[in-house]
Amino acid sequence: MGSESVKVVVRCRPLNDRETALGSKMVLTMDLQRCQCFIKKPMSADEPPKQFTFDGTYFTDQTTEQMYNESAYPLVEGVTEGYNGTIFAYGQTGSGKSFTMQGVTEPPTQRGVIPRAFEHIFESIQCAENTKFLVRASYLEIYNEEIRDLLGSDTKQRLELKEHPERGVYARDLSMHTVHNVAECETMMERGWRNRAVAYTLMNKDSSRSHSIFSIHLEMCRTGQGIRM
Ligand SMILES: Nc1ncnc2c1ncn2[C@@H]1O[C@H](COP(=O)(O)OP(=O)(O)OP(=O)(O)O)[C@@H](O)[C@H]1O
Repeated sequence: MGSESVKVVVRCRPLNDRETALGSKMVLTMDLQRCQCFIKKPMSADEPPKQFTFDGTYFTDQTTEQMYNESAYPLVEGVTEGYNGTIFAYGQTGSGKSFTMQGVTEPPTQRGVIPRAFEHIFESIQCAENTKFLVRASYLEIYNEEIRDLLGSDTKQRLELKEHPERGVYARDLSMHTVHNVAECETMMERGWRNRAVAYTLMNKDSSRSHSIFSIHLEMCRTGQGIRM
């Protein structure tokens, strides 16, 4: 990865059972070396495919593990060094955002970006010398333009969006939870996940129907030197 502050990678999922039953054809091919995607319009042999270039390309047989190691690892590593980082999954319903971010437990190569980030952060904490850490997690949902705290005591309560001159935009009264290990982080993620607004769509039977933001706040303090990041 180079030094640009925003990277865009694309992931293509396999056709699902519904699409296969409908006789849908894959219209996308990728050149993984060049990070290029080609979209071919069906039944128009003469028309050249449309071509798009990204910072990373992941086709149907590539795993979240590969994607994390190449594209997310450097960003999370930056967080352990004191920088801010965001991984934002964007795509239409059923395209695989939850599969990539939350992931599945089996096979282990498809564990999600969020649990991998937990592991990454706690491994860095274990390796660090003369440093104390405070790790806190928050999880909010934006649904119908309303913000709700997925880990709050009242998950139905609407939170207000505020702006602080130094901290920037934030959700007032969003609860922050201290976590000590990967298992506690996973419990938070699963607890919040269960509180999300979920509904069936024609494209995805487990559609989340909302945007959600899981944040990990990391504070570091050099013991003896008192430097805080
Ligand atoms: N790379 C992949 N390999 C195999 N299956 C996948 C992959 N990506 C997604 N899927 C499957 O496709 C279906 C839809 O994925 P997912 O629920 O992650 O979509 P989404 O983008 O989060 O949808 P929504 O916005 O509606 O919540 C799920 O059954 C998921 O297991």
